[in-house]
Amino acid sequence: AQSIEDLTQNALQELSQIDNPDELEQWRVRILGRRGELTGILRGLAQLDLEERRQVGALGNQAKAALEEGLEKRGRDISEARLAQVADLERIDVTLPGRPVATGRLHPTTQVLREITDAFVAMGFSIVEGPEVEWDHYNFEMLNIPQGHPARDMWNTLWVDYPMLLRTHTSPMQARVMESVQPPVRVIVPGKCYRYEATDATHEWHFYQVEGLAVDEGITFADLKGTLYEFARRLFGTERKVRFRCDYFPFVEPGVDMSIDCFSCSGWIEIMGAGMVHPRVLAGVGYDPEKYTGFAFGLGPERIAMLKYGIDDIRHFYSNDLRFLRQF
Ligand SMILES: CNC(=O)COc1cccc(Nc2cc(Cl)ccn2)c1
Repeated sequence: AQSIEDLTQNALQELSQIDNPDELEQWRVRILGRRGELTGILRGLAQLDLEERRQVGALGNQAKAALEEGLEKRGRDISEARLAQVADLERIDVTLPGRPVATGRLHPTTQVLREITDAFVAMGFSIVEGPEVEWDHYNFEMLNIPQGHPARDMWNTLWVDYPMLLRTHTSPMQARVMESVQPPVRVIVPGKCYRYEATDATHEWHFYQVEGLAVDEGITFADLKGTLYEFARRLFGTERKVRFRCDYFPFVEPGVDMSIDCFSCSGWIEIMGAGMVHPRVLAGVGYDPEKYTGFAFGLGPERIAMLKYGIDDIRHFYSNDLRFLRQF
């Protein structure tokens, strides 16, 4: 009887020290298991006489019940403690704001290119694209810039392998269009261009250009002004005013540049160049300059974006800095 008492006290004492399910299971096997200490004592009952067996048997059952109850309670305490601990660690605060979903975005150049081309598509122009690697023939000669002409100095050219080059503007594609279709022509050519220039805040060696061309019978300078005025208002707001001033490009005559009134200051901001297609260019593509006239224009989308968004350095566009790109 004493040994049952001692065993029970010791076992309950040990139980109160156990704080994890594995030790608890080891305790259960050692005390209450088929070969456990208590089970061993109760098996020894057979040697006792009737009276003693009844006494010790009752004691044994009480001890077994107490130990099993202790085991049950300890098990509950351990799992509650563990749950409380986990709950603290893995608690989800449902009132927290959701995580923002990272969305992709179009490059600022692409956004402006789309705005520009949309404006002209709405006015009846079609979009065509052409090769970035070009021949001197289309990039210069077809545009009234013959070999050795000083006008070539307006473009620092990147030669792939003379007379093959990286186009310095998108005009060669305009020439390609004209030599392949008869008027009326109304096309917009967006695309990448290249110049052999030191890069600085306003010059990149690779950049985009958008050029337009309209050739038909009876096109006048008024059509040029009206079309570009409408374009400026679509892009920079209907309250915009425009100003045309004389400018020289070898492929047009007369040539102009167009400025808009500054929205935040009292000055004029040049946004593009244009002019009436030079008769030599028309003749060069097989059009009759006596029958057909046309206007053409060109602009730089990065420059437009810089004006529109107040960007101070063109090199931001292609330096792949997400701090810049994420703003668009
Ligand atoms: C960034 N570009 C500018 O400042 C000015 O670009 C311009 C100006 C005037 C005309 C053209 N293009 C053109 C094309 C042909 Cl095929 C015939 C005549 N002209 C581009």
